[in-house]
Amino acid sequence: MMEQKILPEAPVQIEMSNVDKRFGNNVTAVQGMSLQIREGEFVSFLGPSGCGKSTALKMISGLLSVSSGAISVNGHPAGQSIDGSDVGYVFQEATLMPWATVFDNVYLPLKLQGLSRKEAGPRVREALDMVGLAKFSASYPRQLSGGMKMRVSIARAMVTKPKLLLMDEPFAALDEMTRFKLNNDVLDLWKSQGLTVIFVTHSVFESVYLSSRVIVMAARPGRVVHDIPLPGGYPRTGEYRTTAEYAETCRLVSNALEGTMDNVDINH
Ligand SMILES: Nc1ncnc2c1ncn2[C@@H]1O[C@H](COP(=O)(O)OP(=O)(O)OP(=O)(O)O)[C@@H](O)[C@H]1O
Repeated sequence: MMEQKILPEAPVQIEMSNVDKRFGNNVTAVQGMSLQIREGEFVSFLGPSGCGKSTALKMISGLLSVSSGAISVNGHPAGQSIDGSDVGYVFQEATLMPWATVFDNVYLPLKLQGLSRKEAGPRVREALDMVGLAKFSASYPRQLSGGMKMRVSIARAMVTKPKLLLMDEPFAALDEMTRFKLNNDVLDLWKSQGLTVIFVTHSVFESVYLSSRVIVMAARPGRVVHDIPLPGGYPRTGEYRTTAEYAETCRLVSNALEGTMDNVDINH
């Protein structure tokens, strides 16, 4: 298998400059976040509940506006690309339409772009193929397992062929074996589609398995406290989970994360 390397000189795809997000209830969800992410990176946002991971991801996608500072994505201010199709977003829940087939759920973003079912057909089938669900096109969400629903959600995010895939704790609700399998599938997608991925997670183990770089965040106010490039090369398979390098990297990242919890009160 080919090794995937992220070249340090790859172009910057996402630039966050001194970004703050304040909500009306006097919560500073994100403070002073500055970050550059290059094409082809696999970056995890890791941190305790409430440290602003999801808020940061939503601002990068354009779902939320910044209170101050600036974010540029693929050369445009966040959320202002020409048709929005260059960013794919996967939520924690699969958020499928229960009354629609797998095909129609994946077709939705193309429908919103004005493509007919017939025109969209080959792209929907290609996206379902990518996640191994080609045979389930006519099924309904209620007929699928949790892992399969999440695959449909990933296919829906990939159907517009985005350059950037944003994933907000997508596998938190799944059992461990399913999560491991989907972790490998996401790595395969990342490599085969030449994606940049930002992956929000609570899990040190998941972030170290997947990422080329981990951004550790702390709460109150939400902010970046560590930016850790990871040593492990790719491809990573299940065996990587048993290596000394993986254990050592998990320890390093875990220590960085623990350092953010010093001031956490127990009311949280
Ligand atoms: N729409 C909102 N209105 C008001 N406060 C919000 C809103 N969204 C988030 N917050 C607050 O902003 C802070 C950061 O929230 P965010 O969801 O980004 O954290 P997180 O790190 O993703 O947490 P979790 O891991 O629990 O999802 C929290 O204190 C949260 O309560």
